[in-house]
Amino acid sequence: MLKQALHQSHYLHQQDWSAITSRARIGIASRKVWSWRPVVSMATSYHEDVVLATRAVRLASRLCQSVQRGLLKQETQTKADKSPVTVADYGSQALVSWSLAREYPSGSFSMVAEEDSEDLRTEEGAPVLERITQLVNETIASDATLDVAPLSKEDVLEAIDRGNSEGGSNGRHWVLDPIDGTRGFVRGDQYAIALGLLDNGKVVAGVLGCPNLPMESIANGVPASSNEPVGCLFSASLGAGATVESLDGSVKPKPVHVSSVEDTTAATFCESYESAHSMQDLTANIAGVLGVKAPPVRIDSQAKYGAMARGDAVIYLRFPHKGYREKIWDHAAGAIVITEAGGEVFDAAGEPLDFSRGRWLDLETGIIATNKKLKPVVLSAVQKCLKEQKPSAKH
Ligand SMILES: Nc1ncnc2c1ncn2[C@@H]1O[C@H](COP(=O)(O)OS(=O)(=O)O)[C@@H](OP(=O)(O)O)[C@H]1O
Ligand SMILES: [Mg+2]
Ligand SMILES: [Mg+2]
Ligand SMILES: [Mg+2]
Repeated sequence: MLKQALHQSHYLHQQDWSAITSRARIGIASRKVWSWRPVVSMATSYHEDVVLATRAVRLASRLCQSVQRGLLKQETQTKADKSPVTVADYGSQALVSWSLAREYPSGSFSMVAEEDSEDLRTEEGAPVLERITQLVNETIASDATLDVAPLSKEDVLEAIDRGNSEGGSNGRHWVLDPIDGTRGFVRGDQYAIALGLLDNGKVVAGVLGCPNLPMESIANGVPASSNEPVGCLFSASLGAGATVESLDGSVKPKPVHVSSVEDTTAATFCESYESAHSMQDLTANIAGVLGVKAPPVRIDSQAKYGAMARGDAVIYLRFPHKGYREKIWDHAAGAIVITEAGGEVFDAAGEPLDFSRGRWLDLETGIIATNKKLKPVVLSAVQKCLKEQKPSAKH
């Protein structure tokens, strides 16, 4: 029952983040403090933060991959019990949080993350917490570079709740979506572990782990087979560009750039796989106005931003149904990967996304990404179609 409830909470229920007041503190001693800087300056390098983020995302990716494999096997053997998804969301958040926080002096670490431990602290949550703790410890033990004592259940709960920061325009805050694209994860499709870093309200670094995204282009759909590995890790930091490498480390980082296509009739666009997440009739209209001929590339999660950053698609269109509020963890890492790859991410007013307002993004209808050359023409098509749009039936 709890598993079902926890599972449903991922789909149906937005947490009231303002109600979260606990300030969990980590008891793990800091080993080394990397680049602890209070303000953004042009000279600031976030390379060391990217190194930490990459390590954390790789660790969490391993847990997610293992749970997804089990989930798929289980689905073919029994009826779909989707509880492992919840286990993976929590486990991923615990691992990223634990991995990052041990590098900071106690009390100085701040993270805005999607999940919290409320349900796990109930009596019904006990077996789920047990399983998460087991998965977290198995993942840590499988990493030869980590020689640490196993985490207790309380350590895991604290690690999860370290994501309770409100973020904002002051100081440094990590921003985490432990599994972005939960529905894709359940289906066995695309998902991402998305980790960004805010410094005084600006996204300054981001890492996207995309375990099911092939290193080969998906411009023509996900290739059925490929000589290149499956599993990408995109990273970016302010002024340093964006790179892709394989998640398993077999392909070293190489720079990525957004597509340089300037003719919209030759452009492709990507959008959410789930029609509930974006008005696909509106995006079809926009594509029509632009003369885009190719069908949309529909994939789950911020894997879209990664794919776009390396030119697999030229335009990303996202128009949630009326009333939906975007959260910062759904875009922070992806946005910097795109901007550092030479693209732009903006709302329907043409403004860049503002990550300094707390856990939510306040924006003018929709999120659009494309290259700098195409921005004006795409924006004008978006504004034209929004003006002509009939009121949305879905709320
Ligand atoms: N109604 C609605 N409208 C818009 N967006 C929504 C909506 N509901 C959820 N979400 C958020 O979408 C996140 C998944 O990203 P995508 O929409 O890019 O993926 S998908 O292709 O639709 O699967 C997804 O992230 P995760 O919860 O981390 O999976 C949600 O934050
Ligand atoms: Mg979710
Ligand atoms: Mg998400
Ligand atoms: Mg998520």
